[in-house]
Amino acid sequence: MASNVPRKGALGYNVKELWEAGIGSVPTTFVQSASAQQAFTPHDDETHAADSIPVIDLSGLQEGDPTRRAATLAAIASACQEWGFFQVVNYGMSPALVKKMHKLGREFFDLSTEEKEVLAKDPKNPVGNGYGRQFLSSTNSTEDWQDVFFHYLLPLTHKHIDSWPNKPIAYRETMEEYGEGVLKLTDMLLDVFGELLGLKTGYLQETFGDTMLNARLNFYAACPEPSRVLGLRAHSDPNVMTVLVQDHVGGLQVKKGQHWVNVTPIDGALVVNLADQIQIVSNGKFQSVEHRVVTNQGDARLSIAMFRHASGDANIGPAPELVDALHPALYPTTNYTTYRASFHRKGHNGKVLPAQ
Ligand SMILES: O=C(O)CCC(=O)C(=O)O
Ligand SMILES: [Fe+2]
Repeated sequence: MASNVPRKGALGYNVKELWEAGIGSVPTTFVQSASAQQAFTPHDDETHAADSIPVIDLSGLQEGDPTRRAATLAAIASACQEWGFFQVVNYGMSPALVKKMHKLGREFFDLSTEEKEVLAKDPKNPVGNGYGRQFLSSTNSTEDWQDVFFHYLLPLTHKHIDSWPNKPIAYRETMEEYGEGVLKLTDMLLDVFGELLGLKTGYLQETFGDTMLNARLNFYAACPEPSRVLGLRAHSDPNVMTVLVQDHVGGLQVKKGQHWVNVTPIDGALVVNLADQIQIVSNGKFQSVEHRVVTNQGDARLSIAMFRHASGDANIGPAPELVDALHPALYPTTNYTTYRASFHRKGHNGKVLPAQ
């Protein structure tokens, strides 16, 4: 390793600084095990180019054309059953707002480390607001090649807007507006999921309770050794559903059978993924799918993930309407705070749902 490797600070390594120092090889904490390296080649889906995650035009749900609505619902149902991931266009928010949000997030990461560290995360608290790294204290496994900013939007008791970036200046108000848009979009999708699962109107919202919403800005610096390092190790999200803005760089991959398929960037689209609580409540009809992020030597990438969670006191299990003699409950009913705590103990180490 070159001698100019920036030292690990109180917040751990900073991947942007490592890249900017021009290192030729990464610190060993980022190197995947030999077996994991065999299992991934960046962009290895070239042989599976026919597979791509569905792109759904949500305007088909709003217009008064019943045939178009039925076709859109069928596309969402199939995406939820087969992929657990889809991209959406015409999602009820202006694409210009989404782009502005992404640009502001990127400008935050362009600040100096000192400026970003004014809002540093407590490295011991994986769910505290601020700038830093994920899962530093929870596992001693390989680290992800990313720096993050994490903050809550809801509940208001967790929001602490003073801990959100205030540089660039428009960050806070733009994030509030974008967060409202994501909330509306996910409300609408929850109604659609309930309808597709044959549940009573409002069942999902009642089960999940008061919404918890938080954002994580994932900054993936370019990486000198992309064949040995992951931007984000494979995981499924523990929450209800996640809405993601990515840029043109690419790197997000979704597991389909034994293969990893790229989520090809589409200008102006949002990526939606179902998370574990939807798989549980649907008794396995809908999938929360494993995904990961690969690195590259060319460009840095920023994604903004907005996580819609259940309320901490919600108890979530398979909906009774979806359980019968032929379809026994596949998962136990679990308190959401307990579920989330076990995810944070595990870190990004694959997908593990508790079995009944
Ligand atoms: O950066 C991405 O594309 C994916 C991020 C992600 O999976 C997450 O933040 O949970
Ligand atoms: Fe994720």
